[in-house]
Amino acid sequence: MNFPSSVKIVEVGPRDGLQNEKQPIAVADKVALVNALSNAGLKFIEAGSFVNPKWVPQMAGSEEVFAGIARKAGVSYAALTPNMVGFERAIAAGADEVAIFAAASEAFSQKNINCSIEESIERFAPILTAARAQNIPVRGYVSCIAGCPYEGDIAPSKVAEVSDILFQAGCYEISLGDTIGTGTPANIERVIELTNKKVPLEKLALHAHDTYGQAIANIYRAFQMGVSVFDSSVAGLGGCPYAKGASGNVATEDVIYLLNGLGIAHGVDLQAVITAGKNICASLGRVSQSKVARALSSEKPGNCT
Ligand SMILES: CC(C)(COP(=O)([O-])OP(=O)([O-])OC[C@H]1O[C@@H](n2cnc3c(N)ncnc32)[C@H](O)[C@@H]1OP(=O)([O-])[O-])[C@@H](O)C(=O)NCCC(=O)NCCSC(=O)C[C@@](C)(O)CC(=O)[O-]
Repeated sequence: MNFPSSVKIVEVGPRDGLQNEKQPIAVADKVALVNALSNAGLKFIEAGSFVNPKWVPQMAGSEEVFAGIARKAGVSYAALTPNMVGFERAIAAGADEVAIFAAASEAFSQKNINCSIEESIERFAPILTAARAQNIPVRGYVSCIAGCPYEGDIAPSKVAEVSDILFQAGCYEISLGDTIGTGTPANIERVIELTNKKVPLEKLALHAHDTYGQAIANIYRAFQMGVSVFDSSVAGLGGCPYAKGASGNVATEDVIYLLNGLGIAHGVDLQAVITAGKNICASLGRVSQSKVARALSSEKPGNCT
């Protein structure tokens, strides 16, 4: 099988993972998580989000998170920015790169960022201009690539269309978000095929959620097709506040285990990520959603009594 020879893992736990938590999370816990992930060898970490704190209260302390982290050379600390207010906050906080986020579903766009897809593209334009002037890379998300919590199935052609617009506008990478995890290898394949007619494969990422247990299968299929960038979240933390029922992102530990099995270089210390996951789960009082972390942490592997 001709897989890409290396892989980029984008760790979204501190942002996508924590944004959906119900209980307050101390800035110190967020900072410790980001530091543990960079120490584990992760090179791209979404450390926060500069959205309206009234919409997503868990991301309100993102300035403090960026101020508190121990920056590691060679690590890119990214932030989500929905508009120019968010972009300016992110730059002031010292984000190395930003991400804008559109959707392939009109209803999701309205619920998530309070505007239509077209209006969102207009809002992103000044971010792209300002980012270019300041040499800040901009990543583009397209949510609901397989299904939408409000509209149901989404046409792959719509995903290709929105991806094309973001790529043409200057995003260096397009992350295809299976927001509610309804995708299966067959429809993820179709989405990638069509989107690849507009955006080169090496500029595409898959952002898989594991709601239906399909995330690793979807990543494997995308990887077979030549996609080499995968978003994941330590301990499988996450969900989306505007996608009811969306469970966590695919766990970083599970992606690393898959890559180890395939003999693909990734530069990340699995055990260190498991420890980072254990610590944040202890702070949150929740159980890791990573099957690999759970299997490797159990005292008697394979014992199912
Ligand atoms: C986009 C907005 C801001 C529009 O929200 P809006 O209410 O339409 O904004 P507005 O421009 O009308 O402004 C209203 C107020 O918000 C303030 N405001 C405006 N912008 C900001 C900002 N950046 N930071 C701080 N404050 C801000 C603004 O200053 C004003 O304050 P006021 O005058 O009333 O005092 C809002 O809808 C929002 O913040 N949405 C964020 C939703 C969100 O974060 N969703 C989760 C992330 S997306 C996701 O998880 C999917 C993804 C990426 O992971 C991929 C996948 O899985 O699919």
